[in-house]
Amino acid sequence: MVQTLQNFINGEFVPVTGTESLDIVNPATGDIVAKAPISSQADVDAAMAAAAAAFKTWRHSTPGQRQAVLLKVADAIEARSDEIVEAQHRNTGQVRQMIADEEVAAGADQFRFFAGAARLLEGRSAGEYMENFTSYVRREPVGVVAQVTPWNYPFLMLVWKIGPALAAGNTIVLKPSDTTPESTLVFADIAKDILPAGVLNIVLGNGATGAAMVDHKTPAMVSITGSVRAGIAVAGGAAKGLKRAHLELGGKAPAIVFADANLGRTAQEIAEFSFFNAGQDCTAITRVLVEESAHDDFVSLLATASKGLETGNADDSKNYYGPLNNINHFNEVVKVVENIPDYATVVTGGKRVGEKGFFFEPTVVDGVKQTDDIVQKETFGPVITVQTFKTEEEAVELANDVEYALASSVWTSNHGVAMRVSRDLDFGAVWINTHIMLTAEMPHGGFKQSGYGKDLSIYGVEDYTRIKHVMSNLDA
Ligand SMILES: NCCCC=O
Repeated sequence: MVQTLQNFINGEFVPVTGTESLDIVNPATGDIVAKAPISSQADVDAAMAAAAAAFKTWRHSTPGQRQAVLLKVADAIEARSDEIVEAQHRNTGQVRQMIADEEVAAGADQFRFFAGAARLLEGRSAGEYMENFTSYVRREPVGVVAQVTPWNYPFLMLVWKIGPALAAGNTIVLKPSDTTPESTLVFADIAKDILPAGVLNIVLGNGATGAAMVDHKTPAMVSITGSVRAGIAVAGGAAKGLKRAHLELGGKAPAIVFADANLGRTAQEIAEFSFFNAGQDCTAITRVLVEESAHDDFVSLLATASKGLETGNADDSKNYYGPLNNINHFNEVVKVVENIPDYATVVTGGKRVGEKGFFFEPTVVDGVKQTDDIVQKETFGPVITVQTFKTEEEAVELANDVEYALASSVWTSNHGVAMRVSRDLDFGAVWINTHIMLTAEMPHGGFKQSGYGKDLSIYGVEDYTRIKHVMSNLDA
């Protein structure tokens, strides 16, 4: 008998009133592990009302009070790490150690960052910019924020959404992805004992639920991490109500490899940074651009390194990465590989691993052209392409010639080349001789079709604030 999941509204777990529900499937086994009902409009209304009521008080909490609350949340996340890991593993099949290190431990650290950031918001100095009138700036919370999180890192993305919004004094209605809600509900249980009722509300549901949240009159801001398609829908809905939108969307990250890079180390690291979390990462390397003279050696090293990354074992501790998140997504990734053009070659991988679960081999495709779908469109799976370039200018041109602009890297031993290329790459993040690394203090977010707004860092917290000018007449 599988458990039916509940919403978390106004500090309590409550049954969903909607009549339809979704099966939550463990993609490592294909087993149904829970039922997630789809929230009705009445459920969304109740969550919004709770968030609006809580905002009246939470907005006036001091930064120090919010810091204290967020620090308690961080401690509780660490204390309940195993529970979060198990809940998430049931929904994603991800490697447990990866969830523990990269989402739970990192999430607790990021909560501590946001706790400190609550006390460090900045503005221009107060002063008499007009004689006899004192002006000052108030940095205020925006209000109720509607948030939607994705399935690739359900817990970490929740931290990136909730942490800055709470630090700035907002209240929240959040919908987790319809395939991965369980670690979010463990977080709700943590919040139940720490946050005032109504400050955080969780509604279960699908895309229609997300649309009902965006269209609702209550939120002043909507924030999503997800696909470009979902982001465009959210931005459109937000525009109708003139709500602020914060969008962290897809990616198609290039790694530019110059012949003077340490090819062995670079191939190993590029394989690891491409196939981490089965490539289900908006910053994962998806396109390797290698200097022509190093092509043959590099592709051979990359193929060897990729083959060495395990997946598909029933014991997840033996895997470098887990399964693709769901059957539809698995079928899409299979199709991407089936549809590669005749002139391209699958150097390694290209097939399902095992018959149970949605595991897919680390796959390297060589000889593609810039206009091919596999180069231009997001795959979000363990599939990367290789192209060559002759000059620094050509490398940058190929790298920038996609609709996405989230993450990129350059690999070289020449400092000047690294600095020039990082200046010219049109992406929200550029790594030099590394990739995928993030830190709470630094911003994460893209340009172009990858969206706008920053996660993490003080910039992320500021995105959840509004600026008010107050002017006072000194003679009155
Ligand atoms: N490596 C974290 C990237 C967040 C979005 O997928």
